[in-house]
Amino acid sequence: MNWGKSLSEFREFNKTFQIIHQTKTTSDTSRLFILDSSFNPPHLAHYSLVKTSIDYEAYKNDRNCSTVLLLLSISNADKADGEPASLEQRIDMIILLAEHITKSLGLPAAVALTSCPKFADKCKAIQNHSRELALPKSRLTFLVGFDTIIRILDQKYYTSPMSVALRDLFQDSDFLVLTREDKKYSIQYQLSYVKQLHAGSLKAIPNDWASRIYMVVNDNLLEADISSSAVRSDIKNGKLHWQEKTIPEIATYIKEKSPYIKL
Ligand SMILES: Nc1ncnc2c1ncn2[C@@H]1O[C@H](COP(=O)(O)OP(=O)(O)OP(=O)(O)O)[C@@H](O)[C@H]1O
Ligand SMILES: NC(=O)c1ccc[n+]([C@@H]2O[C@H](COP(=O)(O)O)[C@@H](O)[C@H]2O)c1
Repeated sequence: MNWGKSLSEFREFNKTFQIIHQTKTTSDTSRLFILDSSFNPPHLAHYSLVKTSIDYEAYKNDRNCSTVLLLLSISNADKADGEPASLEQRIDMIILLAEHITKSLGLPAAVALTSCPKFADKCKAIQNHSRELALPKSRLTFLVGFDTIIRILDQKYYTSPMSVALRDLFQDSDFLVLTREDKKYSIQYQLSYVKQLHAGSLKAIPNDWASRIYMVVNDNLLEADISSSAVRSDIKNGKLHWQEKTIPEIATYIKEKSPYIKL
């Protein structure tokens, strides 16, 4: 499908959120699992965030009424987005991930665009479109890696105090956080950060926010170490093992369309 027209309309009308694909429609969602990313490309750790969340104890009662939302963020809070693949190709790949999620995990999956870089605004934008997602009774769960939760909870992104800037976000949603290999933060640091969070020792973060942040350690070292930039770099450098870092449908797409050029 040619996504150029949808993307130019999205930009021209200054939209903040738009659903562009649903694997199957649903009339009753009690929990929406949201994975926000630039999906450049989607990879196994993205899939793992979804799988971890639906198996997670706190969400078990919602298992049969959950929907996954794959949210393509077309602007980023930290970086300009000049790198391939094109947004059109990324949408193709996200749809392959959505179909894979529905096939393997049985949940409906929707794909949407957002122009909001920050999670507080993404949350509002989604709620404003709750009818299209059959959301009236649902709660929102954002699926993020450790590097993302730590930035959501960083005052530098906000002009008002965090207690104000993030109040609605934490009132309406919770967070499933997966550890990841990170040059800056050791797994030990990630665990101790969340421990301090739950003990109430991080001053700027109220206890009821902390109680909405669930952390899962990813024991799968291959997944914990994956990033989209590493996949792109492996492809450019001719390292074949990039194929093990994404789902087979996306590996086939990348081989056929060469969005990252050297194969
Ligand atoms: N290996 C991973 N383990 C846990 N979470 C991850 C992993 N890779 C990505 N995520 C999380 O998935 C979400 C979307 O990730 P994003 O696509 O920005 O990450 P990325 O793979 O690091 O991309 P890039 O390398 O292009 O910066 C973020 O919340 C990020 O923390
Ligand atoms: N304070 C925030 O809400 C905040 C901070 C940093 C990144 N983000 C967002 O997190 C997502 C992932 O960002 P990266 O691709 O930089 O890991 C993007 O949508 C980005 O805009 C949000």
